[in-house]
Amino acid sequence: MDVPADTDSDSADEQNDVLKTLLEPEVSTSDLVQSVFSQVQTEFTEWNVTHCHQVLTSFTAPSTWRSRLHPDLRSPTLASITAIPNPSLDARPALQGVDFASPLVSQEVYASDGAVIEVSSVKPDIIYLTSSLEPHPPYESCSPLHRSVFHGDDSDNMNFIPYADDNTFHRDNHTFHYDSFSWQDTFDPDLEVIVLEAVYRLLIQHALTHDDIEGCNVLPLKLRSRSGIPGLLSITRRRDRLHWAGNTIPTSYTFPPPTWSEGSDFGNRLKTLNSLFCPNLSCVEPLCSVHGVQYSMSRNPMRSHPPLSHILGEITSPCRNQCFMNDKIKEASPSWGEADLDVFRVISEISPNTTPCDLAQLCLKPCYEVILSTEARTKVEAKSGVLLLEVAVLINDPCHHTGPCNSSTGCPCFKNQSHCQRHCRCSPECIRRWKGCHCSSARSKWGCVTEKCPCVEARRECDPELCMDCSCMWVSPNAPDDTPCRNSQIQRGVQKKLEVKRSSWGLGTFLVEAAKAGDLITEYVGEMVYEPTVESRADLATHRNRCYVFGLNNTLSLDATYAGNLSRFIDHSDEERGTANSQAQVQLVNGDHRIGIFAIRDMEAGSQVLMNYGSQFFVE
Ligand SMILES: C[S@@+](CC[C@H](N)C(=O)[O-])C[C@H]1O[C@@H](n2cnc3c(N)ncnc32)[C@H](O)[C@@H]1O
Repeated sequence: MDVPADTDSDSADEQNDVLKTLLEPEVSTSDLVQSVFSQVQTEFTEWNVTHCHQVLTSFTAPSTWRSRLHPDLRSPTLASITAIPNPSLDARPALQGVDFASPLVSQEVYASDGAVIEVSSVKPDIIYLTSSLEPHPPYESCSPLHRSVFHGDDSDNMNFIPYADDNTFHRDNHTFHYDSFSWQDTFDPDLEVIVLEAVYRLLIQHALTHDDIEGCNVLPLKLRSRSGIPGLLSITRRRDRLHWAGNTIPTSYTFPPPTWSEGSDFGNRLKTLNSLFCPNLSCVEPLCSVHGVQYSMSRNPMRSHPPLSHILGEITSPCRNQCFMNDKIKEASPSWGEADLDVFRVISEISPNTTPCDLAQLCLKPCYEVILSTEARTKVEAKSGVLLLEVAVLINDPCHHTGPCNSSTGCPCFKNQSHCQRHCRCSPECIRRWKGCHCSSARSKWGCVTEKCPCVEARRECDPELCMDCSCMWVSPNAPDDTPCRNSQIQRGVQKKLEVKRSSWGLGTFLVEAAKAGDLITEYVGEMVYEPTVESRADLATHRNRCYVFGLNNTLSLDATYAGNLSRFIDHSDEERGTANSQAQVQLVNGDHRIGIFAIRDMEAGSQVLMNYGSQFFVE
């Protein structure tokens, strides 16, 4: 009979398993992760050496590249043409001896195995070009921009040595601005492939969880995203996978989003999401490159928890969600889970002014429970004595604090002696806020033109949210005769058509259409960079004898060398050289400093735009 025999073998197997487990040393999760990672690393390195060798060899064999062509192109009629150099009567020495009177082009026809099966020659018609096509002088490439972008500082890594073949460039001095070469410590894309394969094997073959893998801190890359830095698993959803020999990840496999046992994932996800949107309230664009890290919410050190009494003072009537203001407040502590507490902590950290009534809605909890948690939190914080960091106030840094904008609250606008901005977080009634103007286009031809307009006087463009009488935002289609406010040209983007042509100093900017005195010709845009970057880039500017930097203040400049618009080609002129017909004006436009180039007299179409660079430009 089979049954007892099977039972015997089953129990024998079980015994063997138990024995095996007892004899095998227990492998810790860290050791397992380390060994799988090392194994994949070895496999990848072996594959990589062979693969690179194959690719390099393929460059040397004429038949190999042909086999990579589309099958339709692998016909025996494929030809290679060897052209005899175009002669020039100024006969460069290297070409002497070539019979330029009867040049020939030889044509070889290959079989699919690479053998030459036919050689013929053709006598081409030659058109001699004289000096009409002179090479354009070398220029640096420049990405087109329509708004200035915040760049901050260049990396401390040098991508390559500029002008390496030009002995007149002082490259030793230039390298002092950098710490290392890019290849020395930039990220390695192979590492992503290796870690990903290791993670897959650990998840599928060894049944580990994301927490197990991340928790032992062995892998050189993090799986989970942290406050704005994407983790490996989110990166892999955005890039193609490499097909390599050791890969076991099926093409159709998608890595599941990591599920983390700890409760703070909500905070991390919110911070990551937060960092995608510009916190400048006049902007709020996703992935904004204009305001950059200047306004990063996650590092705003001004945020603090206001006293509970202050928040409660703002509540005038009870909410409908078992409000703490009703007498029925239960004294028992709320029994909240870790996830509930996480949501509560994160929301009250991000928005410390939120009232318990609003928090209750966001946390999906009764209001009276929220106030008990708030009181508990306030007590803990009072004990730990949280310190506020002091930071240097950046240009236009919006204020964000509780209480009035004065010395008692350390308001940065008060310290700066500036008005509170549109995107400051103080109340709309704050007395420091700019109030706009009341100029009416009906009263004068252009409305806000002279310094009688407080906005013009303060070098601010009119603000469509404050200046209600001057049509500064747009001209209504229902009232097309409305004259748009003259002091809002930059924000409305009413620029002149321009072209770039040769000028006396390289290239220059020319008007395609006429401009009237006071018209905005264009906006000077570029990368906003800090002083160390201006200095490191200055060596290159000096060497090429072209500089595109516009100083904004002691710390920040606008550089149009690598990103800009046609305004970067505007040349300099002053009374001695000819007359400048335009001038640059820094204006505060809805909270941002922007540089408009305005016509200072009427200009005809075709005229070159010239402005005075100022007394320091050529001195430095
Ligand atoms: C902002 S760029 C102007 C565009 C520049 N012409 C070009 O080809 O890129 C400034 C540079 O132009 C040159 N430049 C402009 N106006 C000049 C002038 N009046 N005299 C001498 N050089 C001038 C200088 O080399 C200066 O560094």
